[in-house]
Amino acid sequence: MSHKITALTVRDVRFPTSVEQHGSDAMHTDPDYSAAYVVIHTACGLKGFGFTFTLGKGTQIVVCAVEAVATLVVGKSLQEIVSDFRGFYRLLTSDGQMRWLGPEKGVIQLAVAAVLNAVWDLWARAEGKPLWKLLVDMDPRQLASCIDFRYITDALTEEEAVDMIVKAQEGKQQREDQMLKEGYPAYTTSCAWLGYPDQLLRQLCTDALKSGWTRFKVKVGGDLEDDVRRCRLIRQMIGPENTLMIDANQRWGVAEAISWVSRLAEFKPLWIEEPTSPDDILGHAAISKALAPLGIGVATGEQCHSRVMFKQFLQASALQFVQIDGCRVGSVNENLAVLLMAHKFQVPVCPHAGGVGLCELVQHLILFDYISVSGSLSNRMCEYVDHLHEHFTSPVVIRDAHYMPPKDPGFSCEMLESSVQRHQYPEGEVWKLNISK
Ligand SMILES: C[C@H](O)[C@@H](O)[C@@H](O)[C@H](O)C(=O)O
Ligand SMILES: [Mg+2]
Repeated sequence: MSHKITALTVRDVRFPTSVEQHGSDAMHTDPDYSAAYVVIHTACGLKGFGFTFTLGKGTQIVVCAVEAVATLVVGKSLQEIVSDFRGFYRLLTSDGQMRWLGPEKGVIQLAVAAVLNAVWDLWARAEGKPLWKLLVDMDPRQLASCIDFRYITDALTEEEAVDMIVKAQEGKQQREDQMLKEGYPAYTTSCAWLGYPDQLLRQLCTDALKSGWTRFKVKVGGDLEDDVRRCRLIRQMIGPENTLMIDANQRWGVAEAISWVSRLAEFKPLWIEEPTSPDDILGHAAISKALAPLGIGVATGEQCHSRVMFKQFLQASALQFVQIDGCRVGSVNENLAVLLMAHKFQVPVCPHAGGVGLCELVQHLILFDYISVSGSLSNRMCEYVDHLHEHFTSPVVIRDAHYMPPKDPGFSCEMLESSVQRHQYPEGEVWKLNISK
């Protein structure tokens, strides 16, 4: 079946998470987790669902960008798209007029991510497989053919990519069986958002320990003395054996990052995440170098907007943990490039998740990474945040602090229609009641 695409719809869906400070950090003090939510309709009735993640205001701008990109999609068939996926990615990202808005960054790339996520969802549904399995079963050449290698061949060529995937075929079946049995290791960020009072932090940390969590991320960067107190509290609660990470969400300049994190070194964080501007590659390199003797790595990627940026971070040894995101770069196509480059540079990938639906999406990519690319779990874990899963038709399944591989066909992007309607901005019931927003 060719699955001709007859329409693409996009809606502005927002959840009022800021009310209780869920998701708050040093730079985003009042995030309303939101999505530009896309549905692709086909002539045969099959649908593809996708989205990109936003923080509330501004979602309407992404919706406009999706509408602009949609003109390049409607009328094509799924077959046509996936038989030349690299060409289709180029079509979306290289339109002679629209690329001026990016290129391959900002609002236009978020829109491309939403649309391509829906196309991948449609493809996986058409094949009757969860997305991770579609990728795992795909021929290495076909996988590589989805990637646009423009601007990255100085770090990774198509031939090298194919060779790497071919090499990783060994042991693939065992790794898939292992994932189906044990799942992929996760860490939690749910205990320590910046806006949470200490009492709540204590409560959530106690609950998380009881549920088997062993890796915890704490938001820092607001006030140094608060950070010292909060990190001490968490470290005391989790003990010396469990893992602690800290996340500053771009709060500091380079020198300030080094001195602030040095002050928190006594709590033995594994990494400092986004210490400075997400675009400052050499700044991250300087911070990495300064913190290495303290045993603290630098993690970044949730606002790293393209494979070209990731390439440079890797080339400059500017990060020790690659944090891919399911919605920031150009969907699976661009993330495949990032996973392969990270493998070549031997830097572990620890995906960013949380928000609304980011866990649902990125679990597919990290499962693929383990089974078909890296074959390693060393120093690796996927972020987990315990919010808003109830709005999805195939929510993530966490068992003993591990992501259990999704079984339903698709990319786990579909939201319950009732949730979309209630949270649509500004006409949904939730927002009508919340006029002050
Ligand atoms: C505004 C958001 O909640 C961010 O704070 C969040 O994505 C965070 O950076 C994370 O790593 O989970
Ligand atoms: Mg972060």
